Amino acid sequence: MALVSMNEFLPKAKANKFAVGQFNMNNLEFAQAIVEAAMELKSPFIYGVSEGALKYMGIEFTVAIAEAAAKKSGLPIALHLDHGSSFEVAMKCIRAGFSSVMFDGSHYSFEENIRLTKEVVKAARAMGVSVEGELGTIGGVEDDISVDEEHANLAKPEEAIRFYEETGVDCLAIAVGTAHGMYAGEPNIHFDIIEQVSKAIPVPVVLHGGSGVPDEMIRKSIAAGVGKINVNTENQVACTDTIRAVLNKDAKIYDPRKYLTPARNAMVEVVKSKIQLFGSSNQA
Ligand SMILES: O=C(O)C[C@@H](O)[C@H](O)C(=O)COP(=O)(O)O
Ligand SMILES: [Zn+2]
Repeated sequence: MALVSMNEFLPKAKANKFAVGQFNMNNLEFAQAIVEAAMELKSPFIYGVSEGALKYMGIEFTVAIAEAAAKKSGLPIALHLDHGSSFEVAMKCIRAGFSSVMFDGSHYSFEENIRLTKEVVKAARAMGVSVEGELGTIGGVEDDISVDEEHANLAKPEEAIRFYEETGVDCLAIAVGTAHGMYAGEPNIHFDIIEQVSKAIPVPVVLHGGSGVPDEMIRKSIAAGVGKINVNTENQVACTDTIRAVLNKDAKIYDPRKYLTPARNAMVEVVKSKIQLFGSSNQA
């Protein structure tokens, strides 16, 4: 199967109240772990790739790995630019074979965010590529850029609704109290904002900062209208903790397969638990 746009599964997710996971790809082992978990549970999923990860992996390798996963698995998989910062980077990804892009204009003024997002939607739609927009500022560290809690501001429902109406994005990330990275305590998620926005627009709300959110809050978010949830940090922690433990146990290891295999297995377990929690098993 070829890579698909998020519109292959997000409308169904919204209608049937489940969420599709965006799991970020940082290297080959992440990609393999994610598709292995999804194959076992017959789930659609999204490979998220940040600009930093793109620089690290190279755009050709990234697309080739995602296409290989789609072909091998037969699952509906979207390859999605995560937090794209410009029209140019979004177009570069689409030309290279991405089936979906996020334009994150949350650092611009509201009107400028609308204007720029509309341009991306117009170009992407002509090529059958789905688009995610973002409103409000999500806290935490994203791709090495840190936004402290003080500067993380929640999305205003009336603005989110107008943003959707003017841009026509396929899903909308709104800041509702989650943050990138791990939480010191528990997040304070504003379910009322999710519900108000979700009821007024036909596309799903996206929850960034999905790592470390307690299961009950995830279930409540999905019930309120979240249809896409992003997870990266929990896989990074599982991968690195496993490698650290293996090397601490045996300092003589030099074959990367000896520590990357258990690291990959640890990520399979993380992704499987998220797919089950999000309710996307058997939705492929
Ligand atoms: O940091 C990245 O490279 C990806 C994230 O921004 C992703 O979009 C996301 O929201 C993941 O959240 P987290 O796993 O809770 O950090
Ligand atoms: Zn994010």
